This record gives sequence, C-alpha cells and structure tokens, in this order.
Amino acid sequence: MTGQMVVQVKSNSNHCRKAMDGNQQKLVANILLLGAENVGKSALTVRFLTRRFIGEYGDIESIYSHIDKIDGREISFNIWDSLYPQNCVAPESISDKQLQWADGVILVYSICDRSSFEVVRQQVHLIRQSRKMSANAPIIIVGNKRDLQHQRTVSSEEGRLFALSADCSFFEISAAETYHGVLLVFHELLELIKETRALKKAVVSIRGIVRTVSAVFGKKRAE
Ligand SMILES: Nc1nc2c(ncn2[C@@H]2O[C@H](COP(=O)(O)OP(=O)(O)OP(=O)(O)O)[C@@H](O)[C@H]2O)c(=O)[nH]1
Repeated sequence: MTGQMVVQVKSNSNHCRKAMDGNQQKLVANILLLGAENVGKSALTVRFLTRRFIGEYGDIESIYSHIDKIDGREISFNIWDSLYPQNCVAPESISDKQLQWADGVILVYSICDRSSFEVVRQQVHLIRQSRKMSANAPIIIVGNKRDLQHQRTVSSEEGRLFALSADCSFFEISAAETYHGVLLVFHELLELIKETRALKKAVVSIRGIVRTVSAVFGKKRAE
C-alpha cells in the first residue's frame, strides 16, 4: 500500500455513551471497505460517520471508530477505509491482516467505471478463496455514483446478478446525493454480521451437545 495508515477516533455520538443496561453487551463490528480507486470508499465512510458529502477526501488509509445506538443496543463500528494501491503488480489483492480483522466487507464499484466492477469481481473471488476469512462472512456489493446515470457503464441488473451468484447482498446508491442509502448499507451489514455470529454460536453449542452425547453413549457401550 502506498498510503499512510492512520487510526482515528472520528465520531462518537454522546447520547450513546450512556451506561448500558447490563443485559446487552456492546457489539463490535469491524467493517472493511474495498474497491478500486475513486469509486467513493471514503465518500461512503464519511457520509456514514458525519452524514455529509464533502467532495474531496485525500489519500489516507484510515480506521475510524464510531459508536452508535441501534434498537437500544450500543454498537461500536470500526471502519477500515482502504486505499487502492498504485504501481503494484496485483492492486486488487487483499492483505491477510485485513481479512483476519474484518467481520464483514463492503466492496464498492462505480456504476460509470466498468474496470472498477471487474476489481470487485476479483476481490469477491479472493475473499471467498481465502482461509483468513470464514467462507460465509458477509459481503455487500455497492454500486456507487448512481446520480451519474448518463455515464453509466454497469447496469443495475448486472450488478445484482453478480451479487446473487456470489452470495452477496447488493445496493446501488449515490453517496453524493443521499445519506439514507449509505445508512442502509452499513445497517444491513451489521444485521448480517449478527446473523453470522449467531450461527457460529449455534454450531459451537451443537458440537458441544454431540460431543457430550457421544461421550455418554460411548461410555455405556464400553460398560
Ligand atoms: N457524482 C458522484 N461523485 C462521487 C460519489 N461518491 C464519491 N464521488 C467522488 O468520487 C471521487 C473519489 O471519491 P473517494 O471517496 O475519494 O474514492 P475512494 O474510493 O476512497 O478513492 P481512493 O482513495 O483513491 O481509493 C471524489 O471526487 C468524490 O467526490 C457519488 O456518489 N457521486
């Protein structure tokens, strides 16, 4: 990566700093944003954190922390806004560190840049193949810059069909035009992360039950 890496505490909603009700633990969600250069990864991140679209974002790779409260539960979002590396052999490659860190991924392309859609295709493939991230880790594919319809080179249909075939969720949005679409993307990913964790927990407890039952019956058979 060419850029500098900065860890920032960007945004904390004060009202969310209230004491938790004891029953509900704070949920931490590590979200990784990937995609080619200039597709709007930083625009999406900044929109989510500040509700604003500021136009220019610079070339800094950052991890932002943001605390929110959703349905009465405190959520700590950590958002890794990655930088698409320049002058490197395989710029679409994803580091093991990024994959190990992330609970879920948002893959962004621009609807008016076909090559950025190809990068997303490659990155989905790389993530699904990697052993650093579980096979069913949630991925959301986002077609950004929906406001630039007259420059569109990737149809909604194509984006949607690819996402479906890769078992990913799909959104088309404009970070420039609305906050709502961006919010939906992050909230959907949070829901998927929660579902994946619940599933993992269920599998672990089923394995525990199977182990206990096998131990009991194995013992009985031996007697
Ligand atoms: N029209 C339009 N422009 C957008 C939108 N989102 C981002 N942009 C613009 O696209 C350019 C790139 O946005 P960034 O958010 O910096 O893109 P990035 O993917 O983070 O780019 P890198 O830092 O190079 O990886 C900027 O000029 C933004 O203003 C959008 O929804 N619509």
